[in-house]
Amino acid sequence: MEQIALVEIKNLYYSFTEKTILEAINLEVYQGDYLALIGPNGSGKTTLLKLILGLYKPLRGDIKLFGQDIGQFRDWPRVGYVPQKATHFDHRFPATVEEVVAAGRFGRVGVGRRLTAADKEVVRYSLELVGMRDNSSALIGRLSGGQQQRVFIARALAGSPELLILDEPVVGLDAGAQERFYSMLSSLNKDQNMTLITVSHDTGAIGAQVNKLACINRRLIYHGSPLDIPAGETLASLYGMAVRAVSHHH
Ligand SMILES: Nc1ncnc2c1ncn2[C@@H]1O[C@H](COP(=O)(O)OP(=O)(O)OP(=O)(O)O)[C@@H](O)[C@H]1O
Repeated sequence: MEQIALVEIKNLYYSFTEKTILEAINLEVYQGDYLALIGPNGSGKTTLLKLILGLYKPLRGDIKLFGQDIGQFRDWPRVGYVPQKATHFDHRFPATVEEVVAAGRFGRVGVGRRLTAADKEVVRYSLELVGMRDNSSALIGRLSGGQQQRVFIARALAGSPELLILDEPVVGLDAGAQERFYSMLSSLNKDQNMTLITVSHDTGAIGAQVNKLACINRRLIYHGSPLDIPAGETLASLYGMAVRAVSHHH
């Protein structure tokens, strides 16, 4: 049986006023995929994520989520989203880690409803998956940027999404924290079979972990496995970035 794509984009165009931001984009994401969206500043990565999330409407072309046209799609709890710069809480912010993550469960149970014991177990499990269970009673604002970012992932996971979309999750983290963060994402993908789409600037580190790469610069320059990038030279020159490094990771 043919697998249904979780995300299927056909001939997508988008522009802000006169300026074309995305052109003729075709992209598919399947269950279990870990896709990195890479490209220079201003190349349209965040815009593409926002189109997938239904926050912008395509100028032309089609987007399907879980096999359904995005205009009809209502099953948003199936999609988790961690926006850019979700972190940086003031250190006095009066919520604990557990409360922040529990807030992510309300997308499933309905705001104003009580969380059942099973919901609370999902919250605890989400914290465990990102390695933050021991910090559940800490105030969110007292954590490091990397720890806060993990909590935001846990909040998205608490909604039991089937697809998790992250926009530049490691910005502002030091090299060690970035590496730990990527290995956490990788284990979410491999051990939990979570489908991931993440925006990244860092082609080297992420290229070693993902099974699919989409290089965007208004158009889709490359879409496929990081291991199948041809000689690399062309991509590198198209981009002016070190895409070639990706193909040397195994
Ligand atoms: N709301 C908006 N109105 C008008 N132009 C916008 C808007 N949002 C983004 N743009 C423009 O669209 C282009 C693509 O922006 P986008 O944020 O998608 O790029 P990006 O690849 O995510 O960049 P970065 O890596 O810097 O985050 C940029 O030229 C940006 O200036």
